[in-house]
Amino acid sequence: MSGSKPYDPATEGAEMSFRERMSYGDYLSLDRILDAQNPLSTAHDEMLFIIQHQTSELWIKLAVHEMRAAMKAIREGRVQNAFKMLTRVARIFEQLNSAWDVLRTMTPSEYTEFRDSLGQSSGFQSYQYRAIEFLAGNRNAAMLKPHAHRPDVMAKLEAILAEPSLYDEALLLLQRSGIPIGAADAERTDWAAPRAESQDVIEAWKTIYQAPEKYWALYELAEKLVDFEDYFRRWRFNHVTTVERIIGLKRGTGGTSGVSYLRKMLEVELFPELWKVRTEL
Ligand code: HEM
Ligand SMILES: N[C@@H](CC(=O)c1ccccc1NC=O)C(=O)O
Repeated sequence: MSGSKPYDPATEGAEMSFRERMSYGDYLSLDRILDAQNPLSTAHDEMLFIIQHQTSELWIKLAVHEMRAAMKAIREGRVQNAFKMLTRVARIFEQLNSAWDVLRTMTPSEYTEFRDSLGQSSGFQSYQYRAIEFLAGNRNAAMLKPHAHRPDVMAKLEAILAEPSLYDEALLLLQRSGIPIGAADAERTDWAAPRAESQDVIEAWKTIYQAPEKYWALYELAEKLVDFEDYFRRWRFNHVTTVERIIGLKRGTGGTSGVSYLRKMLEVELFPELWKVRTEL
């Protein structure tokens, strides 16, 4: 091809005129998305930092969408549909986990160049991250406080807390399927309060894990939940390791102790009885 005229895809019909047609950029609102990177310093790596967070927030938006749909599907008895969505949520977290490799290329010296520009802002104030935690079942109303200045965000997070979580939906399905989960969970109405770990629920999962062929769909649901939490834990671990690598034991811009706060969060369990039951099998 060297020396020949460059190929013109219009000759095979590629549309080239978008004055009166919806284009790729129109459909995807690309001008708005690509105009939303506003570094506050002249540091080269601030663009990486901004794009890393923005892309994470976009993936988290999809995860929230899929989790809500999965919860609805479980509620409506379409558990196979829920599997598909929960698999997708786990894959999204796999994607977010790989993304840390890009951020890890930033050294402490490079981050220090623009860290002061971040003020008191922090991922601690990510309302979509909180939505994921609340939806999954980690109900801690203290995490609402940084959003008090945003009534719209507060209303969305409070609405999530007012409804059963993904784990609650799974437990209610067990109960409906004839596997008792105990009165505390079966008769629960205050969805915003953290639920207490329960031996009855461990027994319920044990029934399922001891006879997978009999309870195949519930067995598959249990494993989808464990998968989700497995990937979620890996995200937390990647975060704390990247943070230590970049800022050591410095206090966080959000005001927490930083790495030691994040280490404490590694202990939070979303679906505690699903982990406990393994010891008893
Ligand atoms: C240079 C990279 C990063 C550093 C140094 C860092 C540091 C921190 C620190 C110190 C905290 C504790 C809260 C505080 O006091 O600020 C935190 C929380 C958090 N960060 Fe990051 N972070 C980084 C990247 C990211 C990325 C890429 C995300 C993805 C969206 C993220 C999301 C979060 C979330 C959701 C929390 C709250 C965690 C919780 O409360 O359990 N961070 N981060
Ligand atoms: N908490 C971080 C700052 C930080 O990472 C951050 C700041 C603004 C927007 C997103 C952030 N990412 C995660 O916490 C720090 O203490 O350096």
